[in-house]
Amino acid sequence: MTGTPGAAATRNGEAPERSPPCSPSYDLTGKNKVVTVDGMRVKLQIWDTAGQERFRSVTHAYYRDAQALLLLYDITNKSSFDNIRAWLTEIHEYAQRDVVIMLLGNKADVSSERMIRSEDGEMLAREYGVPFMETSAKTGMNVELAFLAIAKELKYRAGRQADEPSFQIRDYVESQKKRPSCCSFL
Ligand SMILES: Nc1nc2c(ncn2[C@@H]2O[C@H](COP(=O)(O)OP(=O)(O)OP(=O)(O)O)[C@@H](O)[C@H]2O)c(=O)[nH]1
Repeated sequence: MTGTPGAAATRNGEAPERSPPCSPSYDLTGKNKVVTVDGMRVKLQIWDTAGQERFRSVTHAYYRDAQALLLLYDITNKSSFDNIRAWLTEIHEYAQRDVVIMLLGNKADVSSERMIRSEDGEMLAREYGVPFMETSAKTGMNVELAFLAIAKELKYRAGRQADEPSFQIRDYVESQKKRPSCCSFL
């Protein structure tokens, strides 16, 4: 999941499977997921694209029809962060024009090996106008929130009522996200 987008779309899917014992406790990109938003079940079908080493061979068809893209980098790996701009350019060119994009800085639990400051993730996200948070697939920090925010946005778009207050995904994420409790050396 280094510098790669995971694509989420509302499609019929099955409940998420359990992770094998040695993998991180929370799956950020893989399988299907059902999220309950205001009493309504939103089904997300999720794909994990190839990693950065296969960057150039990733087919655009992979995310062309996606309704949402989770762009992940690894906070302990600078090149994964540096790849994000290239992905955003690709997405701008090939993805749906109204695709929901979220930037995630994963491995927030390994603060001792941090190479990318939270502020750098925030700045990049601001530059592209996308919501941002740091996550940990190991501890689960902000993982459910990432899916919930995407599901809320997709539900809002699908069934917007005239009298319904507008949903702002960036504001929602900012108000709900948890920050890593320990400061890094950077
Ligand atoms: N500590 C920690 N380790 C993690 C976290 N997320 C993933 N890992 C570990 O990082 C390694 C790589 O995880 P993957 O999910 O295979 O990464 P990937 O980039 O998707 O791999 P490719 O699909 O080949 O690109 C594995 O050993 C995971 O257990 C996290 O949030 N915290």
